[in-house]
Amino acid sequence: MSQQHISHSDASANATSCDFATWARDYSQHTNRSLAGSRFILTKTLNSGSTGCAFEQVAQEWGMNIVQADSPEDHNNFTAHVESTAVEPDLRTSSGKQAMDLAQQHMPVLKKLVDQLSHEHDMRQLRVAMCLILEPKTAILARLLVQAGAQVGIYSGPETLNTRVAQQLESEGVTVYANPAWNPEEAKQAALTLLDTLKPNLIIDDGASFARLAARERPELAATLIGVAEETTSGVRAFDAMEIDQVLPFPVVAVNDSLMKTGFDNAHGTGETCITTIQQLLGAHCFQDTALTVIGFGPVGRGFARRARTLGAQVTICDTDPRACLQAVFEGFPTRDLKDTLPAADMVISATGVYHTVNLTHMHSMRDGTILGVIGGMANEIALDNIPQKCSQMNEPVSELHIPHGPHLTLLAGGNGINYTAGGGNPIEIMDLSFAVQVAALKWLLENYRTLDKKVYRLPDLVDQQIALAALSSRGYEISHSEDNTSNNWQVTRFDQPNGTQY
Ligand SMILES: NC(=O)c1ccc[n+]([C@@H]2O[C@H](COP(=O)([O-])OP(=O)(O)OC[C@H]3O[C@@H](n4cnc5c(N)ncnc54)[C@H](O)[C@@H]3O)[C@@H](O)[C@H]2O)c1
Repeated sequence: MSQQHISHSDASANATSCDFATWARDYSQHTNRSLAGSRFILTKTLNSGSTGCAFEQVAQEWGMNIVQADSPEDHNNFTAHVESTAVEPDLRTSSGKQAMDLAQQHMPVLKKLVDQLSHEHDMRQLRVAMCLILEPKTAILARLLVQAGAQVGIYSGPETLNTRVAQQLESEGVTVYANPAWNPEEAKQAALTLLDTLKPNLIIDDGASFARLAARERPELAATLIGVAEETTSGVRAFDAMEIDQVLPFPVVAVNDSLMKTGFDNAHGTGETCITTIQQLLGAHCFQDTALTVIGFGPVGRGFARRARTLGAQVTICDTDPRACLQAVFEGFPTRDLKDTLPAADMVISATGVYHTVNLTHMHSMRDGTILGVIGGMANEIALDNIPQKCSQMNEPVSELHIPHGPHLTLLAGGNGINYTAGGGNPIEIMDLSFAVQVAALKWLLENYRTLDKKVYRLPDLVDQQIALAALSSRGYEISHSEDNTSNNWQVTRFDQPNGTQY
């Protein structure tokens, strides 16, 4: 069962007693472990009095399962006996091998899915090209596939590369195409070299750029490509559009659309790690009394907005879809037109994954010092391509953005996704689920490709359920079994009750 100890000293490493904001930032950024869905033991010190109560309430809002210190709850190899964040190695400064080994300890579901795949298929036939952020969790996906016998090549963009992990992966037999010094043309040539050298029969993509490059510049590869597994919302949108235009040259599995991906990665992990990364950049209490505009109320925007509110932000939601706005209203958030919120906003965060969500006119209407960032995933989600002379420090996690004839804004992570550019990315336990879905997608493609069309497919519900079961059991939880399940029996109506009961 995934359990961690929180003592009074943990929570107050640098802060006043029972300061959830500081504790959450330190724990999340230090370990890259998931707060949501994990079990935490709360010591009596922290749990007593009103401050302990407040900590517990906020923790539960963040999806943490809190148990008492003397609770008989199970301990298992997920249990991290963490008396303070300092006890666990800091993933940010660990060697590549140490970081990967730490991550792998908390990714049992992925391991189980790779084992299943390798029992049922000859892995030596697989040539898998991956285009993912290169950090410890993605490295475990590559490591496990290689250990099972597949040939794996990985491409990573210069802005999302952990060089220590890249070196470790290469030493384990993965071909890595990644270099932080590449310019855009060099990065593209490296991606093409990976395609030319590996000639992949499976692609794992994140954002659809790699597979679209293959479709455009190496169309001959489509003949031997079994299919593509796509990780994220914006990538699936691109493939859906290609299918509509009848130019999709291979089958695609929308990994993103599985509940076991979006319901955890987008809904929990992204919000959690974007909040704690912003705290890391701006201070643990940066959300307190902040007028925060969140643009986009999909799973990512919602997970972020809810957590920011618990830390004291006054959140306004802007979404172009009235259904999303109504959902926000039902969760207690005001909704407004974006242009009306901007002049008074202290912080503006885009969670849409849509090009030019924040355009130049929007930026002109902001005040000096407004903090601007992206938690979605699209290049130029903030229209930085419309600002020729941006600033000299664009690669810094926090930089000043000079809008021509307008305000000086504070830009986070150079306008790229905050959690993976300036932090460690989504938590380990969350990526365990997302990558389990990726492996399930590879297996499904291998078993079905002969009958597939050049379309975007969603995995069957049963696949999601099997992954959820594995995740539950690795944490020591159970599901309920119904012995007398009549839910699919259409013949039973209210009029067939023996005692005449109507309902
Ligand atoms: N940073 C990460 O680690 C991470 C993880 C998962 C997903 N993502 C990315 O986050 C983005 C959002 O994901 P999601 O699952 O919430 O997507 P979604 O499509 O479910 O939600 C996006 C919302 O934004 C709204 N929207 C679109 N354009 C808008 C505009 N111009 N103004 C206002 N609202 C607008 C849509 O109506 C929708 O409600 C995607 O690009 C996804 O790929 C990032």
